[in-house]
Amino acid sequence: MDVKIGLEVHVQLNKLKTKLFCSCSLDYHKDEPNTHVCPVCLGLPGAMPVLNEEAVKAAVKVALALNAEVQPVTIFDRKNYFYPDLPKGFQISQYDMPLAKGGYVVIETENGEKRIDLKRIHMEEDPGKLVYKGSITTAKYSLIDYNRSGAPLLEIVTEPVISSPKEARLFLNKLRIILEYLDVFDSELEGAMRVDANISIAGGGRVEIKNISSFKGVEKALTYEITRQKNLLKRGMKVERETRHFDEANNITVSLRSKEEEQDYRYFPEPDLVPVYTSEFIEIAKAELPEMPEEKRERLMREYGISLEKAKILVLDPKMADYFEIVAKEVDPKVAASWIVDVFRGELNYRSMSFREAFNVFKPEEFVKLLKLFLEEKITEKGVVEVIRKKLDEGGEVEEIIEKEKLYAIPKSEIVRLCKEAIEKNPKAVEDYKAGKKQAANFLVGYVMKATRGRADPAETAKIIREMLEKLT
Ligand SMILES: Nc1ncnc2c1ncn2[C@@H]1O[C@H](COP(=O)(O)OP(=O)(O)OP(=O)(O)O)[C@@H](O)[C@H]1O
Ligand SMILES: [Mg+2]
Ligand SMILES: [Mg+2]
Repeated sequence: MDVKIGLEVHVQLNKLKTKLFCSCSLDYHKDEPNTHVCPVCLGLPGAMPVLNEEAVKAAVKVALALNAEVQPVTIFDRKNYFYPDLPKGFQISQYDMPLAKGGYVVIETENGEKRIDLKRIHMEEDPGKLVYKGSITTAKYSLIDYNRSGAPLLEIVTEPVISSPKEARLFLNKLRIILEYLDVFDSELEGAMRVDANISIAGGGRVEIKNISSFKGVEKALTYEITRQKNLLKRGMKVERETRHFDEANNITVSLRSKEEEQDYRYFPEPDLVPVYTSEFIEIAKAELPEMPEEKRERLMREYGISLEKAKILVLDPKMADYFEIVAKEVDPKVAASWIVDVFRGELNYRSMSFREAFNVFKPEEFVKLLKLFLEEKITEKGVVEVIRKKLDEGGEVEEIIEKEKLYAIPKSEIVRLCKEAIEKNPKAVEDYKAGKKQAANFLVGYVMKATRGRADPAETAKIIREMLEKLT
């Protein structure tokens, strides 16, 4: 059955200093509720909004990075509705003259690349936050925190071209990466991205699941909806257009209200703000636009000769790519890429650490030192992994850890000597080998490993042993 999904993604431009229409600080996440408020963001009568131009600049950057057409003139409208998180009784948003139209994001699905088209991108103010003791459906009352009220939001609206919950998640992941590249957004802050997910099946009514705060949540809510709607259709019932809520704890969606129609909002232009002419903002934003993931991917491959596969992973996180570039300037880039992508990334992940933190806990300069020791064969592959783990868990300097944990590789001459010793002391194993029992060589490798307490490179040792044995036969 034909599944259509369209997302409305609310992105908080949370790296800005102040709110969208007043000078209250956006740095409220660690503070008490209702401490970052003023007459403007509390919607007191007579208070006048003043547009934060930094927010426009950031919004234009996002629009450009998403390949959208920034409109020459954009205006703010009042979207009227009553809800306790909105003390003015209207939200300053945009309606028929949004900041940007069109645009797209390319995602990578199992069946290759897919382009997710965007409808529009507009600016609006965030409402306050309702806090429920327990859950939205069972709480006896709700609390309101207006610290968030008036925070600059972007609403990025896709066309209904997403065809599965998984695709929705891939889209959101890609969008998050792009936003982080632009440095206007920190995805780790509470409420950074909230999604309304719209879904219809086989031409049925559009169901909108409001305000989902995690990507996993979006995927789960949509999966649940597909099952629910298909069951209705099977029973010959109609799917009504409505707004639903995703209950994270129980992984189900529940009906909130029948969907309001556009006319219910009585949109009209905000009389307290003037139209915004965007040409200057576009110029500034273009000059400040950083290298985006696809460009970076191409450049890393060109400049460092690394594979597409590695480059694709490196650009998933601009901090990881930065880390790589510092290391790759000092050691063989291919070696750097494979250690950073295949090992270091996994070890960080396992400890829920990001590359941003890696810059503090395991400086790229130290990583260079470690890889140089590896390339000089002073430490084995196993030793490198050991150093990474110790350093992430307990800290310390690379060389200190190697000394302390006795991770210095045994010199080749020493291994050769021990291999000879293994052969001399184990005539039985040698006989077995000569008689065709090739696995007897493993016993001799084991001898060397034991003698070096595991510090010899097993593959290298096995090679030497086999060569020696072949000469004897
Ligand atoms: N038949 C459909 N099935 C699934 N999604 C749809 C369908 N038609 C439209 N959509 C999606 O629904 C979303 C509509 O968002 P939009 O912001 O334009 O309007 P809205 O939801 O009515 O308004 P509001 O911002 O007040 O929630 C878009 O992402 C669009 O792609
Ligand atoms: Mg919308
Ligand atoms: Mg909507």
